[in-house]
This record gives sequence, structure tokens and C-alpha cells, in this order.
Amino acid sequence: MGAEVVIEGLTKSFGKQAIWRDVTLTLPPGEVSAMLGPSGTGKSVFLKSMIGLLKPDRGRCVINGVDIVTCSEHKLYEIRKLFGVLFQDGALFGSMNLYDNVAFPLREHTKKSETEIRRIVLEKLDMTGLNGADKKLPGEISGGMRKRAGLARALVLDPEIILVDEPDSGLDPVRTTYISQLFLDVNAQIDATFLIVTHNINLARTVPDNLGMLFRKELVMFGPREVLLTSEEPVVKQFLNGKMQGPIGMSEEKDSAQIAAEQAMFDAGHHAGGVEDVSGVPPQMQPTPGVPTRMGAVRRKDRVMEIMHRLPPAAQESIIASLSPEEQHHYGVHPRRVAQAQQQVQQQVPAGMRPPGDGVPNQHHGQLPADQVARIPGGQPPRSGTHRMPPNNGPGGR
Ligand SMILES: Nc1ncnc2c1ncn2[C@@H]1O[C@H](COP(=O)(O)OP(=O)(O)OP(=O)(O)O)[C@@H](O)[C@H]1O
Repeated sequence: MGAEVVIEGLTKSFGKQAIWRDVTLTLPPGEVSAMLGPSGTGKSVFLKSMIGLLKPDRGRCVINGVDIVTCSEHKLYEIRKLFGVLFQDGALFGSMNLYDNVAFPLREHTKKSETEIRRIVLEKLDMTGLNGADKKLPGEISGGMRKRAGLARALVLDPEIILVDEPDSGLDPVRTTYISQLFLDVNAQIDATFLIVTHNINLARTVPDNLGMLFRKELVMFGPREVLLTSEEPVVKQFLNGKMQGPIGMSEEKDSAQIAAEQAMFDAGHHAGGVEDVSGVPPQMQPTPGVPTRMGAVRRKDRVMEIMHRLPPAAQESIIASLSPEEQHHYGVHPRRVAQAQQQVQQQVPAGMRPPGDGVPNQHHGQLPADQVARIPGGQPPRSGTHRMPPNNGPGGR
């Protein structure tokens, strides 16, 4: 099973430029997670910080009991071996054929014989659909093949955690779906923990088990996919719909005057962009038939059902609807029970007086409960620790 990654209060700046602060989340072992965020919000910096290529200012990033922010160089070197990283362009050596590119980490970091290396390289090329392409140079193959070769190389040291930086960059929508399918198939085969950084909405809506979003130097939310995909939070809705209307601006966040001026323009009929109203939770992509079951997805079901009562009603409804009748029976849930319970509470108790934690979800306006999510940037300062996941019970809880 892949490693769990526990991130607490991680903060990074370059000189006076704050990139993000107090990022707290847990990547559940063997599950596929994705991080969204407008350009320049520091998603790549986040990935680099997770493998110790960049040093955060403060906070913790704990993997197998080792905090990579404070550990020794020697420990960091050991922990890095747990990672496979797929960079945007595959980061292949242009002068080496695919075979040598994929063999490179084995020759650098292990004492394996060439016979053993050959077995592993051909296995990973096969896994990534690159059978017979081993003699090609990176410049002779398509962008999609380069990414698959980058993935093959990321797999040779049997990683427990796979980081993927913008897998769709330079790819058409169809090839992006194929590479997404490959991630799920690989995840099913090796049960590694995945974190994919992306702008791609199709991928975000259909691939990961968990979704998060960085905006205005903070983690807006992170949790089961259903939470973000049913969120009414303006920045989330704007991002998912790719519209100009909302808090995300051309190069940075908008101020209220600009939002008002643009709103007047849209009210007067100007097209805000986006084709349709993207909302709701589409079915999640599955491994290709014949590929083993994703154990991460199996574990996730139990995990999400445990934290279910803390999630917003829309997310709960969606999670329950995604279960088979047998699973609903097994977990003792019913599609409409959540909505009915919510309705009853609203009818019986005046707004503002509803106690939290009574088994019936409070109104969260599409967000995770306060103790599970970072505050919305620009909102009230968080109470100490409000954005921390509850121990063993957050998205990474077991
Ligand atoms: N080594 C560095 N030194 C100084 N600033 C850096 C460094 N690396 C990144 N930055 C800055 O950090 C900010 C976030 O960059 P990053 O590439 O992580 O954003 P991103 O969210 O991945 O963007 P995109 O989606 O466009 O790839 C940018 O302003 C960038 O200029």
C-alpha cells in the first residue's frame, strides 16, 4: 500500500513573496488526490516542497513517520526514493532513447544487473503502453508518449507516492483522458498514493478520489471529491466553470470594485465565458476491465462513510447515490434520509441555533465543516487549528 502523507501548517515564501501558508491536509494511502488552483497559486511549488526540492518556511510534511521539512539530508535522500514524479514535459533526457531514459534511475540508484534492469524497464514500458518504443528518442515521439515514458521512468523504483504535475499540459482532451485512465490503472496495479496537480476540469471531476484547491495563498478546501464538486463556494464554482464571473481575475484576485464593474457588464449581456453550467458529481472513471480492483477506492469507501456525518448535505447525498443498493444496506444509509433529516432540523430549530455534531449536518454552504478545512481566504481569521483535520478522522483518517 502507498504511503500516507500528512501535511500540517505548511508555509512557503520566496523572500517577501508568500506563496501559500498553513496548508494542512492528508493524502490517504493508495488513493488518488488532485489539487486545483489558478495559475501561479503555487501548485508546482507545493509538489517540489513535498519531495524536499524546496524547503518550506514552516510546517510539517510527514511520510512514514519522517518529517521531511526538518529531517537530515540522509533521511531525506531515503524518503525521496519513495516518490515517483511525473513532470509536465516528462523531463526526459533528449539524447537518450526511451529504454535508457527509463533505466536511468535504476542505474543511478541501484546495483541491479543489466538483465534485471532490462526486465524492469520492459515491464514498465509495457505497463504504460510503450511496447516496442524503447529505441525511440524523446524528440521522435508525441507529447502523450513522452508523458507515458516519464511515467514509466517514475515507476521503476516502485514508488509509494506518485506526484504528477499538470498531466494535460500540451495534450488534447482525448489524450488527457487516456493518460488519466493510465493513472487509475497504475494506481490499481501498485496501490501507490497519487497527487495530481491540474487545471483540467474533466480530469478533476472524473479521476480523483479527493480534491483540493489552492487560492489566494491558502488551501480553500481538501476532502472527498464530492465536497468540492458540490460546493457553492464562488471561487470553486468559477474555476469549475471557467467563467470570468467570480473572484478569480486575469492575473490575480479581483477587488470588489472590479467584481462589481464586471458584474454590471455580465448583467448587461456580456458573455462571461464557459459553455454550460458545470455542476454536480459525475461518475468516477474506473480501472480498465481486467485490471485489478483499486484497493485505495475500496478503503476510501469505509473511510468516507466514517466521516460522512461531518460532510455537507449535498456531498452526503452524492456519496450515498454513488453506492450500490447492497452498499447502502451495508452502511445503513438511504438516499433521501440525509435530505429529510436536514429538512426536519431546518423546520424545527431556528437558524443560528443549530447545534453542531448532532448527527445531522449543519449548513456549510457547500464547504467542509470548519474543523476539516482551511478558512476561505479573505474570510475571518481561523480559530487556532480550525483548518486541521480531526485526528484519524479527516480525509486521511483510517
Ligand atoms: N525557485 C523559485 N524562486 C522564486 N519564485 C518562485 C520559484 N519557483 C516558483 N516561484 C514563484 O512561485 C509562484 C507559484 O509558482 P508555481 O509554478 O508553483 O505556480 P502554479 O500554481 O504551479 O502555476 P501554473 O498553474 O501556471 O503552473 C510564482 O509566482 C513563481 O514565480
